[in-house]
Amino acid sequence: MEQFVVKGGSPLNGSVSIGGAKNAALGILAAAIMSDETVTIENVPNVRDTRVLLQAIQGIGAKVKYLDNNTVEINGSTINDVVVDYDYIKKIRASYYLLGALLGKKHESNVALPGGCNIGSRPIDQHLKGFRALGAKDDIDKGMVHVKAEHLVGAHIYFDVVTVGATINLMMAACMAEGSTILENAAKEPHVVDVANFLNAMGANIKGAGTDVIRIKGVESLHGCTYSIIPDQIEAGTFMMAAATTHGDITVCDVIPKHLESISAKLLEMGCTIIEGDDSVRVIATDRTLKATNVKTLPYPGFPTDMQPQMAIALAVAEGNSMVTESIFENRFKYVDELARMGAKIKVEGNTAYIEGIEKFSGADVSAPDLRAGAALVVAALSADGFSVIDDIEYIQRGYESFEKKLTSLGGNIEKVDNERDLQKFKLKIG
Ligand SMILES: CC(=O)N[C@H]1[C@@H](OP(=O)(O)OP(=O)(O)OC[C@H]2O[C@@H](n3ccc(=O)[nH]c3=O)[C@H](O)[C@@H]2O)O[C@H](CO)[C@@H](O)[C@@H]1O
Ligand SMILES: C=C(OP(=O)(O)O)C(=O)O
Repeated sequence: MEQFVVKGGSPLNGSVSIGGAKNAALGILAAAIMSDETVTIENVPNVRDTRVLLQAIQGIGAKVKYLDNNTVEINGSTINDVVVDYDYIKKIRASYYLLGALLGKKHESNVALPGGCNIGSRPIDQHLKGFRALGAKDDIDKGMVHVKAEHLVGAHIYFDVVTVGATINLMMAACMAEGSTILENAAKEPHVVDVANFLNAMGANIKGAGTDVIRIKGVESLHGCTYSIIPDQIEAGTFMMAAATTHGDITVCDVIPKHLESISAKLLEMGCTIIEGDDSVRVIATDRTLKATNVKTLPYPGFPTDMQPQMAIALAVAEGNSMVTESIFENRFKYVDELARMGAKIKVEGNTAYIEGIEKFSGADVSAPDLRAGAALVVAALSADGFSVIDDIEYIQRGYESFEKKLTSLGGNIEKVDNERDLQKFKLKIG
């Protein structure tokens, strides 16, 4: 079982290059199977979730070729199956994108119910409501979701909640439906826009992505293209919070600063200096006391729920009392008990965490309860006095490529180990 062992206490300094966005990649890799021509996708993060999705895509007959430099080639012309019942696919959220992609391409899809991080109840009613509006029938049996349509016809769909997954799924299915579809109350996240841009690059006709009304005109077929995925807003935000929490100075490079504005704004309120470049953001938190503030997670352009644990960790070592309100997922505070082992003073009531800032974390053995909370605990450990061991790091590997290598390059003392001897060796080496 792999673990991270960390010796904390030193500021993280330097530059780090941010990879492609996991949550855009998952939509784009699934959408790529809709073309019968070869699609080349660049800047694909090499993380567990993308690898699992690509294996599932191969499992239904598509050709997948891994090229150098995070580039993947997909050809969906050989798909010969609409049943995706692959063990690992159940564990990832984005398996649901194969519902929309296969429904669009083959008018039928049978996919294991999606998993993903256990951060609250994660229904797919809005996805199914949308597919039904396009003329599909659905049923759920023995953990499999089955959708099928004789004929897909455009429709006017109003989402009851702002949902990233359903917005992307419906864009995919609707671009192969006859006539026009309007998606109202659509999600506006950068990865929604990226998937729309990708589909358009394959010949789809989607307008309005990035606003809450998306208009799609169905096309007969999608062609091949070469497309580069946008930088990962959440990976970048995690390193920005690492600069703040460790009182360091980090420049996140190869990013779109606009996507990071809600995060930069909170760091400014906390007393950090932010310097924006064309494709970089520098966060300076050296030699200063962080200030408390309040934050509430909201759909884009609000503060992202996927940054909530990293934000809370920075606030846990800020001076004064802060409040963090989670308004998207009801079970995203599981890291609070783990953080208490490191000395944090946080009380959760309903969907709000009340944080009383402490001066410094102390190292402890903790377990990652999910992807982002796991990454946040690593950041806490890097700022803590002494050694920490982080268990269950497979969650973190779902979404961060070379996490420990990037942190090491910024001066962090962190190593991935898989046995007690290596763990002790690291402790002896670092001292
Ligand atoms: C693979 C991926 O991209 N995952 C992201 C995606 O998850 P995911 O697509 O699952 O999240 P959604 O945006 O769909 O969920 C937002 C809210 O809508 C609710 N809801 C959603 C669908 C539905 O059919 N019915 C319903 O009630 C959810 O319970 C949640 O409260 O967006 C989340 C919100 O930005 C992020 O935290 C996840 O990292
Ligand atoms: C919650 C996340 O992912 P998923 O929706 O795939 O569980 C995330 O990326 O933070």
